[in-house]
Amino acid sequence: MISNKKQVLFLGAGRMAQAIISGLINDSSFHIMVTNNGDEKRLRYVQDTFNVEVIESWREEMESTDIIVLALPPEGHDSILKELAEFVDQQLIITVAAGIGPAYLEERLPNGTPVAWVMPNTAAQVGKSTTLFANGSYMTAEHETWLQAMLQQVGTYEQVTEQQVHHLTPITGSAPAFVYKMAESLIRSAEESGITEQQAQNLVSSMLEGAAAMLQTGQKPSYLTDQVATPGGVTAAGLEVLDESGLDQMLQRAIAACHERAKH
Ligand SMILES: NC(=O)C1=CN([C@@H]2O[C@H](COP(=O)(O)OP(=O)(O)OC[C@H]3O[C@@H](n4cnc5c(N)ncnc54)[C@H](O)[C@@H]3O)[C@@H](O)[C@H]2O)C=CC1
Ligand SMILES: O=C(O)[C@@H]1CCC=N1
Repeated sequence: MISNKKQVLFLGAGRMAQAIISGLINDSSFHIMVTNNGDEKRLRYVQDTFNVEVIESWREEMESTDIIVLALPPEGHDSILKELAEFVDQQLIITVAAGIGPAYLEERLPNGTPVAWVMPNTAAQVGKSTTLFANGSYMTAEHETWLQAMLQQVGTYEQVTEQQVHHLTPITGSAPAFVYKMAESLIRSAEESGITEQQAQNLVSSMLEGAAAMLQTGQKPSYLTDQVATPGGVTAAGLEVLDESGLDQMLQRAIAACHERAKH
């Protein structure tokens, strides 16, 4: 029986592949296949967790594949694209790798291959990724429809330019880790009050949710900061320490370090 489902093949079965698959399985118009470079234990885990098809050799599946998602490290792209170039025949090639834009893909694939660069974050796991994407030159309206149907399953998404995905990767892709670092410190401090680790984590995540909701009203962060800091009050004392310690400069340096690492 011929299936009308779009056949999506993931090359790479790690954290990002799993985060995307966890959303994608909710759309029955996709059939999901997964493989990697030999980590069978992980493939079995993905198969058992998400009930997707694990395949041994992607080359044999190419003919029936509509969409390929490269969810492997940026360093692995060069060699995999070399191989893919021999087999690819109008499949939509998507990468989620930092620093690997449409220009990089198009340079290494046959002329006319539809490609897209997608930059999600791990909140895809809970359908809350803030995903940016940039299309290559050969995407048709149909490819656009497939891509957006996929992205819809993992959160919100926005099309930007290739250059903007480069620039914004540390902000939407990496910065969740910066926030988790801050959360870790706040949770540790909260636990010193005698509450449990779970209570502390609940308090901190609820506080972050409230702060995010305030930002979403459109009020400026500097205004919101002022609203919290009663003149001469306790928050002001804490903010002075953060300013003296150079929090702003530290974050800008962290972002610059991400950009540097993303260069290939
Ligand atoms: N973890 C994150 O928050 C985000 C990751 N990304 C991108 O996702 C990609 C994967 O990152 P993670 O999932 O975090 O890494 P990971 O280490 O968890 O997973 C990498 C996967 O790629 C597989 N792999 C490596 N070389 C391969 C090859 N030649 N052929 C097939 N499979 C191969 C590994 O076996 C593993 O399954 C990276 O390019 C990263 O830039 C993008 C946005 C966010
Ligand atoms: O750390 C990384 O390289 C990936 C890209 C953005 C988030 N995680």
